[in-house]
Order: sequence, then structure tokens, then C-alpha cells
Amino acid sequence: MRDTMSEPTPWTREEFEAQLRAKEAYYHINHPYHVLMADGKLSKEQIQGWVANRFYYQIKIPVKDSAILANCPDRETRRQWIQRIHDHDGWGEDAGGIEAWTRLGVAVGIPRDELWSLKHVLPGVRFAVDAYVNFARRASWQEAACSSLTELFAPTIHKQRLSGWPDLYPWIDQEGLAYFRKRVSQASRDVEHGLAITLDYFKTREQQERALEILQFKLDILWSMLDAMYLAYIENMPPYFNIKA
Ligand SMILES: O=C(O)c1cc(C(=O)O)c2c(n1)C(=O)C(=O)c1cc(C(=O)O)[nH]c1-2
Repeated sequence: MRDTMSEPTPWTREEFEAQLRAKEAYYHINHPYHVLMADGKLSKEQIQGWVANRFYYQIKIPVKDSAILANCPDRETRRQWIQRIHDHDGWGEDAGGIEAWTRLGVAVGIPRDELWSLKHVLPGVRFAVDAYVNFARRASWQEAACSSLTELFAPTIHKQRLSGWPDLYPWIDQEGLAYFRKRVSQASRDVEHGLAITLDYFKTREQQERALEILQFKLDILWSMLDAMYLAYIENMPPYFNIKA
């Protein structure tokens, strides 16, 4: 006989999706660093710090997606998922998202070589991003797919930058914003796939709650990256700032 005390009823597909979407409250759009950014309150150095640090996330995303592919025995899924790698690394004529981010770097005044040197990447940002890649390496491909679902909330933040930055930060060459423009449609397509995998795979209530934990873990990563940047560039307390060498 079913023990209803220890086995709560699973959420319906719609309820489960609504629970996942409710995690938007914790999205990094609400982090004070992003709030300052959206209000036009960041200095050039603070924008540069964000672009240089986020670059580490950008270059690791295709590594993360390669790990998911390597763990996925399902050909149909691989055929779709591989598109994410092409989006970032480029494919044929399309130079890809990493190149577009590099142009954003140049548009905010970071020379290409300086961006690629990774010398501005803060340890806290590196640890957070590496935790995401390591999770994708070790988790099942369905769990890793679930962790990409912060992209549910990403189109809003990309659109916010596209509409806000030209007036708020007129010193940034608008061509630099091409990355955000591209991501609006790419992210929407990605989440359709990631969401379908998640809704199909996490069936019991316990599994569904696990999916919410995974999504929270990913939200923690994005939030922690900005915590490190806030300390370094807003509070002017980068690592070891108080050490007299
Ligand atoms: O600018 C942002 O705020 C933002 C957030 C996220 C996200 O929510 O993970 C991604 C991106 N951008 C992005 O550009 C991107 O390519 C991307 C891929 C992924 C992922 O988890 O696979 N997230 C994101």
C-alpha cells in the first residue's frame, strides 16, 4: 500500500514547471551588482571588471556542454545539444559567442589579449565557474541539463542591457552589444530543450525537489560570481587588498 506520508504526490508537469520558474526570484538580475548596472551607476572600471570576469564563464560554457555530451548516450539529445557548443565556439562563417564577447570587451576598453590572458579573473569567480563545469562532468546528463535552466530567466537580462546600455553607457560602442542580441533567441531555444529534458526526467516528488536544488545550485554560482565582483570593484576590496607585501 502506498504510504502517502513518506511519498508526497508528484507535482503535475505544469506545477513542476511553475516551481522551476518561481526560482526567478533568486536570479542574478536582482544582485546589487546587476541592479547598479541596470541603473547606469557603474563606472567604466566596474563595467570592465564585470566583462573581464564574465569572460571566464563564457569560455567555460562550451567546456561544460562538452562534458554533458560526453556523458550522454542518447544520439537525439546530442544532435540538439551540440548546437550550444557551436553557438559559443562558432561554426563556419559564424565567429560565435566567445568572439562576440571578446568584441564586447574591446568595446568597453579591454584589449583582446588582456581579456584572453584572464589576468582580471577573480579567484571567487573562477571557483564558482569551475564548480559548474565540475558538476556537469560528474552529474548525469539530465541533471546537468537541469542546471542550465537559469537560462529561463536570461532573455530578460539580455534585453534589459540592450535597451538600457545605449543611453546609460553611451561610451560603449553599440556593436559590442551583439552578444546580448544573439543570446535572446538562442537562450529561448536552449531552455525549450533543457526544460523538456527536466520535465521528462524528474518524475517523483523527491526527484522534482532535487531538480529545484540543482537549479538553486546554479543560481548560487551566478550570485557568487557577482559577490566576488562586488567586493573587488564596488567595495574596492579585491583579494589581499590589505596585505602590505
Ligand atoms: O548574461 C547573463 O546574465 C547570462 C546568464 C546565463 C545563465 O543564466 O546561466 C547564461 C548567459 N548569460 C549566457 O550568455 C549563456 O550563454 C549561458 C549558457 C548558460 C548555461 O548554463 O548553459 N547560461 C548562460
